[in-house]
Amino acid sequence: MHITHLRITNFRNIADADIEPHPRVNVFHGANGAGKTSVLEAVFMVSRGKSFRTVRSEELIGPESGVFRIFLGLDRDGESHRLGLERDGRQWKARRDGQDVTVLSELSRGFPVVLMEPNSHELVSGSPDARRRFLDWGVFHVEPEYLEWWRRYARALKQRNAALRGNDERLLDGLDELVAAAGSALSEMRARYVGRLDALVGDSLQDDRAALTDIALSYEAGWREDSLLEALRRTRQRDREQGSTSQGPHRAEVAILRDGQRVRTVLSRGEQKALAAALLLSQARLLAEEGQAPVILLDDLASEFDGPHLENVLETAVRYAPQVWVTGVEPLAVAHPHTVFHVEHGALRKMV
Ligand SMILES: Nc1ncnc2c1ncn2[C@@H]1O[C@H](COP(=O)(O)OP(=O)(O)OP(=O)(O)O)[C@@H](O)[C@H]1O
Repeated sequence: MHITHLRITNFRNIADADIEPHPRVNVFHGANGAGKTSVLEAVFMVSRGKSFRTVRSEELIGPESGVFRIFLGLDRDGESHRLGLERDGRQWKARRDGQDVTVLSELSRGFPVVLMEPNSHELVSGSPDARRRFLDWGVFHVEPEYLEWWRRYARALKQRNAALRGNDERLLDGLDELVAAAGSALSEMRARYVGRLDALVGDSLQDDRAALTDIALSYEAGWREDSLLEALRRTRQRDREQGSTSQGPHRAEVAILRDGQRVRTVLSRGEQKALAAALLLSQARLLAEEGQAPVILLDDLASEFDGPHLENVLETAVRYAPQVWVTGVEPLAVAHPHTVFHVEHGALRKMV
């Protein structure tokens, strides 16, 4: 799958850009503040339904009017598809092949995008929440039933949290069973996925730094007992005092281990970046193995990695993604068929 056409209207500092990207590699270069990241952000928005830079969507709207529009043409196995996303005042509108889409996850299915950007190291150093989001997104794309289980779990958890404020034990008995059934199903799929990522991560790292050898990933489900149901029953009284559920996949962690020790906060910033890159590239490879190879977006790669590491990330990305988009202040030398775009004050100009 690759993007054949991108049109951006009134998004950040991009008034109107209309490009036909190269099917393999696209290089965007230009001064700081030119709008390079905004191009990647626009593509990411259509795939994920949200920005990676802000949760305030009004920040995304350019100065021209109260609306931004992003249109993408896609080629999937020789078939053309059209995806569109716009924000008009407080309203989102999404369309796929001319049909309105009400749930943004419908845009994502079939259009996975993996992004690496200067804050990606937070995937390693940040809170477990960041790793759960990374995990959920990956499992969503490889397990067709995952989203439905995830929704069931979120609904049951909300109901249990509300019921903890009352005294209806029988209601809580029933909700414990619902939370446990959905939570266990989620966990199984997540654990399977982490097992597959673990097998790939060393290969994606290709890094000889001592701190990065023999890195292993392990899924910690978010409870200690044999079953989630047991854990929920055991902690009901404490949960009642705290007013929320303390056990379950919403408390899960993807532990990053070396010799059985947790390393995420021990690694240097550079090592965290390399490991985050390996996690993201492993995720791309896993998707490719499932016949859903993603588009990979690499923002400001040259400022993140030195020569050999930069080349390693780029080469691995090109291996697993049919199409790669990369930005930088200087045009990056790429040994694969590619197009270079110069970005200046929000305008995109094709160079070669
Ligand atoms: N809603 C908006 N309307 C107009 N301009 C905006 C809006 N939001 C951001 N900008 C401006 O758009 C410009 C593009 O920023 P962007 O981060 O895309 O640039 P960049 O080329 O990636 O820069 P850098 O190399 O510094 O990362 C910035 O000057 C920013 O101030």
